[in-house]
Amino acid sequence: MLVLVGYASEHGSTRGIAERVALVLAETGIAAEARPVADVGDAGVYDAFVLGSAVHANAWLPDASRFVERNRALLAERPVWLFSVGLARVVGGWFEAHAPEPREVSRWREELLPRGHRTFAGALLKEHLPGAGRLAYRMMHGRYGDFRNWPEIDDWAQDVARSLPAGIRTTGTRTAGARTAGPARPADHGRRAS
Ligand SMILES: Cc1cc2nc3c(=O)[nH]c(=O)nc-3n(C[C@H](O)[C@H](O)[C@H](O)COP(=O)(O)O)c2cc1C
Repeated sequence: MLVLVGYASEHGSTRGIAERVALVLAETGIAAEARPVADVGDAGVYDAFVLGSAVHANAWLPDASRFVERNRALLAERPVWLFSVGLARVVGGWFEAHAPEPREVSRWREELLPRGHRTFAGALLKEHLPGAGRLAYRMMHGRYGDFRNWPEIDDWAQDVARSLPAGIRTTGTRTAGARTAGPARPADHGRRAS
């Protein structure tokens, strides 16, 4: 029994969250594997899915959207959780109010009936944005830094672990520990909010 924590990440912050979720699942005795969705061949080998993506222009990255669309029939039959990683919560104001959820997530909520969807605050460095993007971000009073909230991520992962059907749990951590490479606790990934 195996859980995929699949992700699409352009600059690494979503990858860090996925690895942390997989680590928390492993700590509770669940075999979990954090992998870029673009590297997943046969999704049918997984019994449950935690899928996440960085948000760009209020949408999931194409790799992640493609994975969901390609495996839609399978995902509709198995337990699925979704997470999005963006900065709307950090920017706040108009931006947060008008971009509450990536577009496709709203659709998948109805089609796949995921057990949950959580938006986590991510990370952004100035060099990640093109010139025009920096200007727009400054006008929104956006801040640069790493805003990932590890206790919130851990709590959510523990909720997922508790909600997984009993058959997906392994006994002990034998398989899970070997499969999962994730950030150790406490993980702050070295960058500070600015
Ligand atoms: C070009 C670009 C566009 C972005 N657009 C959005 C957006 O529409 N909404 C949002 O909440 N965050 C947006 N962000 C912030 C990213 O989602 C955030 O930095 C995230 O942590 C990036 O994940 P990654 O490090 O895994 O690539 C954008 C970032 C970039 C670089």
